[in-house]
Amino acid sequence: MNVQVYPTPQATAGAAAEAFVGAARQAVSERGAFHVALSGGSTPKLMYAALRALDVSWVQVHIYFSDERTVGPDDEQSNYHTARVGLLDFVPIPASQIHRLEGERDPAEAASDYAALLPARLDLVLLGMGDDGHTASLFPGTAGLNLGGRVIANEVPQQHTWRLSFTFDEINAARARWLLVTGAVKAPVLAQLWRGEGGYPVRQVTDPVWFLDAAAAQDLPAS
Ligand SMILES: O=C(O)[C@H](O)[C@@H](O)[C@H](O)[C@H](O)COP(=O)(O)O
Repeated sequence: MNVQVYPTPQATAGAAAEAFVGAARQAVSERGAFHVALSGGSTPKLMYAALRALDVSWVQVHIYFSDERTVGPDDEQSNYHTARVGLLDFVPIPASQIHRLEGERDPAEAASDYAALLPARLDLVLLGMGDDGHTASLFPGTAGLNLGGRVIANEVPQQHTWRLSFTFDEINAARARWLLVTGAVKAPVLAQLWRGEGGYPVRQVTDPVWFLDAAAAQDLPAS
C-alpha cells in the first residue's frame, strides 16, 4: 500500500498538490495532456489553495469530476462550484477543458452524456472518503456500488437525493487513484479498512495512493 501521512491537513494538501504537479508534468510529457478528475466535499479545498501557487501547464490540463450533486453549477453544494471558486477561477485553464457534470439536468441523461465525453482513460482520479466509507457518490447500500459502465445516476436514500458518480469500473480504469483523507472523524473507518473490516465502499478502489493527515491515521498500525 502506498500510504503517505503528514502532520496536518495543510501539509497533506500541500503534498498532494506537489504530487499533482509531478503527475501533470509526466502525463503532458508522455501524452501531451493531463486528464484528471477532481473529487467533491471539503477536503480538496486546501489542495486547491496550494495548487493555485504551483507551476502547472494548465493549458494542457483537462478537468473532470468524479461525482456531483444534483444541483446547478452556482450552488454552493456543487463540487464544480467548490473547484471553480477554489482553483479554476485562478488558473489559466481554457474553459473548454473544464468538463462539468451537469447536476441540474435529468441525472440519467447527464450521466450518459458525461460518459460520452470522457477520454478513453483518465490519468488521475482524486477521491475523498466519507465517515461512512463512501467515495465519489458511491454510498453504502446504494445500487451504484454494483453498477458497471462509466458514469451513473445513483439514488442515495440516506441523503434523500440522487447523485451523479463515476462507477468503480471508471475509477479503477484510470492510470492512478489518490485518496485524500484528513481529520479524526475518518480515523475509525480507516482503522477498520486496514484490518479488512467494515465492508466500506472505498475498499473497492484499487491500488490507491493514500494522502492522510496524522489525525485520520491515528488508529492505524505503525508502518
Ligand atoms: O460529493 C462529495 O461529497 C464527494 O465526492 C464525497 O465523496 C467526498 O469526497 C466525501 O464525502 C468526503 O467529503 P469531505 O472531504 O467533505 O470530508
